[in-house]
Amino acid sequence: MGVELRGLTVRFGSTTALDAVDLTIPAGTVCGLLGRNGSGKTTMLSVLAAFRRPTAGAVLVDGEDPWENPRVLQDVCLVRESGDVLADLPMRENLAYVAGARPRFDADVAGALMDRFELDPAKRPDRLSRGQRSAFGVVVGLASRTALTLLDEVHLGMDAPSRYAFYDALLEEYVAHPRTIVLSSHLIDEVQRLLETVVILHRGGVLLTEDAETLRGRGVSVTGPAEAVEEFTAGHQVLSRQQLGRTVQAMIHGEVPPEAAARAVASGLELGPVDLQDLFVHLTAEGPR
Ligand SMILES: Nc1ncnc2c1ncn2[C@@H]1O[C@H](COP(=O)(O)OP(=O)(O)OP(=O)(O)O)[C@@H](O)[C@H]1O
Repeated sequence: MGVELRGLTVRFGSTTALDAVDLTIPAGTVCGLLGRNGSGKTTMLSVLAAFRRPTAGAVLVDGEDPWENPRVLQDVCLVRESGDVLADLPMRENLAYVAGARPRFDADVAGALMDRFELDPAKRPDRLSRGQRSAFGVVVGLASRTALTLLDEVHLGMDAPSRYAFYDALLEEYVAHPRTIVLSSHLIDEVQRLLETVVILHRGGVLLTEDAETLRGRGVSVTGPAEAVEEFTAGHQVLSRQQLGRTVQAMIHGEVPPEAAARAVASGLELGPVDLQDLFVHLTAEGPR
């Protein structure tokens, strides 16, 4: 299921959370929805899942308005960090409920993920730790196998090993059963390897939408002896710089002509793609709202 937003506006009283947003998310992609606090990510995902009606504009999921649309909504799953499950029912019953609502739900996948995250199906979500509740949200989101899966900061409470298990599970599931997955996250360093397309929201608008490879091509990382790196980066906009002993790694914004890149490599410097997090900080840096 692809997504198309045309002039999407959502207001909360005097606050405009989304301001005339036009956006296309193609079907069958893992899309990273990035943005600073309050940029409108949760609002956008809530509208896509028909949890909320827009103030103005059009939302099309698989070509149709999702609002009160059973055909579309049975194949759309939004999981938020809060879990979106029945907190006072054992997880086993929660999964049975989800299975009844989601035609593509896969009980074997759910069972395997429950084991992977060491979740006891007899336990109720309101008796779990924060990270375990997040992990259960991941189980519901991935095992539902919906054509549009919206994961809103779902991994925020999970510890590092659980988050990496989540990333692996997401990729395995996506490869086995391609679908459209929109993942909102502040952990850009960690999730960047999963993303095929990136949407950056900023102050209620789309700052950019690009495929991840093109975005990484908007800058270069250069690593090597301090003096050589300083010489190479002179005249470029440096996004970040880290030094370990005499070795420096710097991220620069902008393209490097092929001849300059070849000279740098010949002189012993290592060039690579820019770090998405540094680029994000640079593109959205205007101070707090
Ligand atoms: N129910 C609400 N009532 C009033 N204002 C709201 C409501 N929900 C969101 N907002 C406002 O809308 C804007 C966008 O909020 P939203 O939750 O979509 O941002 P976000 O990008 O998900 O942020 P974060 O990264 O902090 O979770 C913010 O200014 C927020 O204060």
